[in-house]
Amino acid sequence: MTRLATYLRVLGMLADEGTLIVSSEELATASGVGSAKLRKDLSFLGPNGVRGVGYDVLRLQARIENALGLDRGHRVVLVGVGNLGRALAGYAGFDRRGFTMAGLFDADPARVGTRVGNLTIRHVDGLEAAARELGATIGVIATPDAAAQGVCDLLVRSGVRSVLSFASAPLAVPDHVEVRRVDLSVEMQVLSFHSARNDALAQVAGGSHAGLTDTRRAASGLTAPSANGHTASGTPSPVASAATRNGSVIAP
Ligand SMILES: NC(=O)c1ccc[n+]([C@@H]2O[C@H](COP(=O)([O-])OP(=O)(O)OC[C@H]3O[C@@H](n4cnc5c(N)ncnc54)[C@H](O)[C@@H]3O)[C@@H](O)[C@H]2O)c1
Repeated sequence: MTRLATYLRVLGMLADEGTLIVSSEELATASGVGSAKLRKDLSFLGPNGVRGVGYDVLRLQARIENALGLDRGHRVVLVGVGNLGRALAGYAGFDRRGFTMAGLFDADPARVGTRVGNLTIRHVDGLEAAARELGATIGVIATPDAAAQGVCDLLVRSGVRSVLSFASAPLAVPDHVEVRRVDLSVEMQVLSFHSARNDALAQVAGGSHAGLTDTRRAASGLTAPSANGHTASGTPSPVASAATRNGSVIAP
């Protein structure tokens, strides 16, 4: 699913540029995966491309949106409109990808009644009723840890079945509710690990610059990784993992 979301992002950029047809190699390279894996992923969506021609950008975009349930559109309520919440609430990109920011909630009387974009922040006391009324399908939690479980309970009681939390505290939810936690520090730790590993590999390779060049090329998405993750010389390739290149930001 994460890879499908990545393909969708790339297809969106291609569509914006007016590209009508894309080859599996081009799409795979721009998405940071091997073309065989991309073709296999897309084969699960049914027949898509035309051999020797490529994929119709708009049609594939619609197929993936349908598979990810994005064609139905989602209404999002966000709770905790502080530093992070305000940035998320003001981001126009969600709308373009089918997520409408429908309601903002906070507990701080100084914030309640103020506006972010075209939405007025409401008091969290009204969250349960308002989320139901707004037809919210996704709840985003950007409160301090201590408040996260209480906010999550309110969202669940309002009928929200998908919760995205930026708080680091684990959340208890009923089985029918899906929770994803985002932790950017985990991503930075993964980057740190790969950076240390690539330095070590460069040293093993005798301090040659080849490894660094490969790393930069891989990071820029210009080269798909080899099938076995090794360089032509047989040493492990100093490229980031697929999860890193694909921009996973989900905490375990
Ligand atoms: N996961 C990440 O990568 C990441 C990155 C940055 C911040 N965070 C986390 O995101 C959260 C928000 O960070 P921030 O810097 O925006 O904090 P902040 O203090 O600026 O904002 C928190 C907001 O939550 C509100 N709030 C507190 N209790 C509430 C409640 N019960 N109901 C509704 N609103 C309530 C506060 O009034 C405030 O407006 C924190 O938990 C922080 O640790 C996570």
